[in-house]
Amino acid sequence: MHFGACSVPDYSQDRAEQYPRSCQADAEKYTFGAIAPECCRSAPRAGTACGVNGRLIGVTGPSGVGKDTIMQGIAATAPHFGLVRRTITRAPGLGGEDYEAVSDAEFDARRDAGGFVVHWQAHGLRYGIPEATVARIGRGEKLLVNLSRSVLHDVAARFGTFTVLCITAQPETLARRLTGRGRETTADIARRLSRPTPALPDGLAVITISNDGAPEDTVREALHLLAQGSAP
Ligand SMILES: Nc1ncnc2c1ncn2[C@@H]1O[C@H](COP(=O)(O)OP(=O)(O)OP(=O)(O)O)[C@@H](O)[C@H]1O
Ligand SMILES: O=P(O)(O)OC[C@H]1O[C@H](OP(=O)(O)O)[C@H](O)[C@@H]1O
Repeated sequence: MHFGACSVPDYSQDRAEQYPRSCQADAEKYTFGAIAPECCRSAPRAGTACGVNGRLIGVTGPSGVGKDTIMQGIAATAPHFGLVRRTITRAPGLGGEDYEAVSDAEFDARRDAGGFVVHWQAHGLRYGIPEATVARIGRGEKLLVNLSRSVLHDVAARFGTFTVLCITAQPETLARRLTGRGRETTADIARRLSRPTPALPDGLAVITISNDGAPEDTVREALHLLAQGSAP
């Protein structure tokens, strides 16, 4: 899959000069974050992280829906978006995403030392979001992170500016993609497909987008909605 760096008009103003002249005309109009996040227009809530333009975008949806594919597409198309590297008790090098593979013992040690903003279990694995993410957002980075729907409430409490990008697809699409990816066994895939869909917590800014079509189309639509600065 190829995501051209200039296929959508969404460029941060401070990096606009790095793009071809044909893209610069749109840079100011579509500057991501031109609408100041709510927490930056008023005093940040105590204990939350918020840089001047820092923003965390939690990407959620069922296994195989394309969260990592779309996150990588967004970051490739609009490089002012970065990705959070998750810590996972998964064997190394299985692909799909750039993750830090750790043992259960190492995961416990990191958690006990306060090394994770949030952590959760799913599919027989444990996942942690590095605490360093808070400082990155505080420095003004715009980061995408693949999150379990079960931790959205806790993440929202830590980050003043938090948007959920909820990706959906038809059940038959999920089955086809998980089989095609080939990372899990047939039994694992059946378990993933039968996993109940947790409800999203109330009160969050949620952008819902279908990924049944081409990934390039999903990326373009996601960037368009994110650039609006709020859920539709
Ligand atoms: N729009 C799309 N069209 C075709 N194939 C896609 C599309 N989006 C993702 N895929 C493919 O579907 C498979 C699953 O995608 P991906 O790993 O990104 O899903 P995920 O939601 O991150 O899954 P998980 O939660 O299990 O990590 C991959 O093989 C990916 O290449
Ligand atoms: O169903 P919920 O709890 O929302 O998501 C659970 C987890 O499932 C997936 O795991 P993986 O990346 O396929 O190992 C997602 O990345 C997420 O972390």
